[in-house]
Amino acid sequence: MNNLLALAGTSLLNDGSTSVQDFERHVPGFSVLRDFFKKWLRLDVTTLLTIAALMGAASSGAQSIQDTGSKIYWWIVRFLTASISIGGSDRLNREVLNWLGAHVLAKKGTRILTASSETIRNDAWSYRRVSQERNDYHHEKRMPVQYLPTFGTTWFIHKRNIFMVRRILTSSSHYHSSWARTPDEYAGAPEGDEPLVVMCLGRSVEPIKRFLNTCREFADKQREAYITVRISKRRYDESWDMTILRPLRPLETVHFDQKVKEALVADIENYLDVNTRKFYNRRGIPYRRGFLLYGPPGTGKTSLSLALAGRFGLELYLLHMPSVSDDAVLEKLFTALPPRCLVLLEDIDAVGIKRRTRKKDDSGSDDDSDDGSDKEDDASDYARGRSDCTLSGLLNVLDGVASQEGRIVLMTSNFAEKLDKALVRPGRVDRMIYLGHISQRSSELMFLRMYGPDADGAAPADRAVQLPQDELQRLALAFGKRIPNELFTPAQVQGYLLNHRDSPLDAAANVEQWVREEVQSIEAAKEKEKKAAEARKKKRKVRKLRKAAKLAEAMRNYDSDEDLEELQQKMEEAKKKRRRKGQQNDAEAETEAETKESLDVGEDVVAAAGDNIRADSIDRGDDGGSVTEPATEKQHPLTNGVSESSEES
Ligand SMILES: Nc1ncnc2c1ncn2[C@@H]1O[C@H](COP(=O)(O)OP(=O)(O)OP(=O)(O)O)[C@@H](O)[C@H]1O
Repeated sequence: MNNLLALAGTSLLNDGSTSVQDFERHVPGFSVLRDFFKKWLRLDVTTLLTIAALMGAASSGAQSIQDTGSKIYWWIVRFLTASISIGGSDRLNREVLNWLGAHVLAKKGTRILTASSETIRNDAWSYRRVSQERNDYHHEKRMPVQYLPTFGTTWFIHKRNIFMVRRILTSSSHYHSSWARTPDEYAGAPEGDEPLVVMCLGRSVEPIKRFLNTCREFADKQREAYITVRISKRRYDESWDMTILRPLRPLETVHFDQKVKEALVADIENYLDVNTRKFYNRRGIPYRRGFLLYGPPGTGKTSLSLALAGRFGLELYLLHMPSVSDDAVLEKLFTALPPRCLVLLEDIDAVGIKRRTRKKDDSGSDDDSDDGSDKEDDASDYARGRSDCTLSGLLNVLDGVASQEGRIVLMTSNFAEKLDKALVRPGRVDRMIYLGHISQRSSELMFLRMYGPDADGAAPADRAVQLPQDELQRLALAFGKRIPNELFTPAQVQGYLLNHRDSPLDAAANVEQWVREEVQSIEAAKEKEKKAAEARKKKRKVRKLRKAAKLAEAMRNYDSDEDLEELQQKMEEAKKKRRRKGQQNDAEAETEAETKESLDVGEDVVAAAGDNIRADSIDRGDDGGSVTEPATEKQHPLTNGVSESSEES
């Protein structure tokens, strides 16, 4: 066939005159075929073959030019450039792309770009559902479109060096591209996690390093007005894979005790000082600092953390403890922390990190007779949802052998009194900061902040009233005085002021009425809570009495020392069994507490009964009989007790 095409090519060049005989010689029966085509189809086969031959030659010529071109390209890349590769998930990757976006693409008028706005994950394509048009596309709350380089190479000159940044296709998009034989740039949109190769003409990597620093500085500058909050997106994620930029929040906008605030700032300033690090290192003290911010909800724990991150220019790594799946994930996240940062562990009380068993001495005494808040609190823990992180897992990341040094850990809790002592000991929590209800002075400051001019002196356009400063001061003072001291949370007062955002006059005029209503609803809530607590207490008492009575009833049938010993032994065994079971999971731990309580009661009764037996003065059939349902047949007391408590659990 190749011979045939070559011959066709020669024939075209020789004007077709001499070549028919040549064809005849190489391809027997050619003249018959030619006559057939000529007669019946009116086509000249020789010409057709010649054109096909020329096209083939052109294509293979182009191919070989392309091959030579790419050989030259790789030869240049290999011998005349230096390069640095950056992984797809590295932050530097994004920073380089951002720099390119701002400095190269915008100026050069690049023709081929990639655009990204927001990722939508819905099942509109699912065959089962009818796709739904999103109606928020036309609103201004859409994410701005971001343009970045696509795959392939972007060339530019930076500080008199020629750079090339190549965005490498990931395997999935590569498959489609090679299949369709489409150039990289058109093959598919980058997913955002493609590696980059930064190349520079020349044989030194120094210009690239300088360029990468430029990209980082540019990113830092862009972030200056923001706090970078890094979070772990999904429950089983082991990386800080989501970055949110939050506007800086000045520390002055978080109102709480001024002295405490100053001490806290001084503490962190001192900790971050270079000399402090040396001091710690020389003395072999782990260089870590931990703070616990505690207080009722809405008192500014999260706001303070954000403000501190902004004040010290640190990135905030935020971890909502109930959403951390287990210790291994927690450890991986801590291992991935940079040396200097703020870590915010939110709601550490709401996860299963308390000791599994409550020590008797923790409660101080038999607290059965008090309001039972412990158990109710535990129940509310379940309602809030615990993560599978354990206390030891948390302690390990805070100051275990593997824990990193240099970071500041802020923990927040609404129930600091419930935290394990091991967690709040110095070294893990070095300072506890209470953020409580708002004072009159803070209410006044909040009023001023809400209605005062902005930091740049400009009055926000959407405000109807902009009062003179002295008038505002006067109103703020009056407002503060009308807010009861330390009764409302700052969030409550802020909420009220936001409802009167356009008019400080209205806010000041209506505050008395609002306070009255709020106080009423607080009192109503308190009353409700009191009643609920009483009902719980009553229920617990009845339950306890029933158990005690059942045991007492059982004791009446066992009046020898041997019986008593057997009873005690069996109770002990049941107790151990239940404890083992109780350690298996949190829910069972709760059961254990319940059972333990019943056994404690049982033990007391047994002990008392034992004394009575020994003293031969057991009083049968009075008290116990009056509260116990009569035992119809002789039952083993332990069986009775066990089934009772496990049913309840
Ligand atoms: N001390 C405060 N000073 C100024 N604003 C506050 C203060 N406390 C709360 N706020 C405001 O109330 C809202 C809720 O505050 P924030 O989330 O910081 O409270 P929190 O104590 O972390 O609450 P939770 O315990 O429920 O997480 C925020 O909008 C914040 O601006």
